[in-house]
Amino acid sequence: MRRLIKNGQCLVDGHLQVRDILIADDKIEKIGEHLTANVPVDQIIDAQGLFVSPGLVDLHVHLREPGQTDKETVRMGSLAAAHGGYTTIAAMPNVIPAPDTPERLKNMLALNQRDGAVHVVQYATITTDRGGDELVDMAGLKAAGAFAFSNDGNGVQTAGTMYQAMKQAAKLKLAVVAHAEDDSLTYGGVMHEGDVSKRLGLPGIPSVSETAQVARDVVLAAATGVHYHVCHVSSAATVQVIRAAKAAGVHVTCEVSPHHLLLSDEAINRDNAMLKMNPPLGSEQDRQALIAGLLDGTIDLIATDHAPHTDAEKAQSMLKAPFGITGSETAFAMLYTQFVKTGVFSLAQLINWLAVQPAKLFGLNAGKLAEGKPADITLFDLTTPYKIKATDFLSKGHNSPFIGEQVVGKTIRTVVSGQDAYVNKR
Ligand SMILES: NC(=O)N[C@@H](CC(=O)O)C(=O)O
Ligand SMILES: [Zn+2]
Ligand SMILES: [Zn+2]
Repeated sequence: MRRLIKNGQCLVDGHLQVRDILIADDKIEKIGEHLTANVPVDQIIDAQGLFVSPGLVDLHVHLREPGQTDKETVRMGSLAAAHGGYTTIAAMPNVIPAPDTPERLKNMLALNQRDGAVHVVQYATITTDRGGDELVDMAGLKAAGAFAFSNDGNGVQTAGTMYQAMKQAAKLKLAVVAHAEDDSLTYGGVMHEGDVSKRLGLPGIPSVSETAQVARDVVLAAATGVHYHVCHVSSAATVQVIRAAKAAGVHVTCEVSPHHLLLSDEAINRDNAMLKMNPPLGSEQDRQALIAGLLDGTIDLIATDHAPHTDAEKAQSMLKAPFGITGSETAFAMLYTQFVKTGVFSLAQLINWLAVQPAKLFGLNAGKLAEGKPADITLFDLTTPYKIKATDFLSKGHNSPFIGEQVVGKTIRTVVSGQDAYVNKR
């Protein structure tokens, strides 16, 4: 099967240029100008006026299956990813049961393979059931196909446990991907501790709960040589710790989520669970530090932390509702609209953080449009405005604070291994 994506705008050395892309089965066969004349094809896809991007890569999603399929499933979560322009996603292990044994991991890989609309790679846990201090069989999990190790949803509370995990992961050459949160510093908070939490009378989470654990971990990472990746960095002080660690040569990388770039706690003007997530939205100064961190290379990439919950759960007060918001279907358009249209980021930078870097830093064969590479390609409309609507979401979760936003950057088509994973019916 040969398909030709014609007359799209591709990033070439950081600038948009008209290119044709010829797909043969699951690979990109050729990229060039005016490819039609000499090649027979089965289908021509008119990409005139559209941005043709490498399929986006999301290192942080929650698919909730097995165990919480009322919130999300592999099928719907991966379709949501395709709708957002993602062609590869990495699924977090806070499911029930958690992938903490080779057998459980293999079951999840089979499910991801069967139901995934995009490529789905799978994190294994660091400790049994993501709690306590009993390390998983890391070698066995690697052999079974683990992408990396993470206890996301919770921090690893004991330094000694993290140290042993890092030593083994270093030997296995897999990353330790950390949800950094010291439980002794969170005080049952539901939002960032600061002026806004005080004004609203809601219990606050001090940002030191994140920073202190990252500071501990970069020391352990330096000692073990592991690839240590920090999830959803949210505070200025954490950015500073990572900046210093990188300068000292520690193998540390990190991600920021779209919502921490787009919103601060100042957006919380009432008890609103749509703005409750972990880590919480920081101060405006934190938000500015995250943007600066991306721009100076301290922050390596953007990952959504797509965390669907049921409508009923998120209709509750911030005191009761679970932490987390969805992100797969809004990330590109929100970031493009808020940061590229306004000149804060270039389109090439945004694609670097959403596709190129996540693939490169984790050794995924993705994130790049080139001859011989997998045909994982997304077509975006960068000009027609549209409104983000919950009824357009393919995710089972509707818990997004971006519903109602007017944006540009609509996904028109998402191609995974040469096949359509999502097509917008314009
Ligand atoms: N981010 C969140 O607020 N929630 C995530 C867990 C996590 O990413 O830590 C979830 O699984 O719901
Ligand atoms: Zn987390
Ligand atoms: Zn998460």
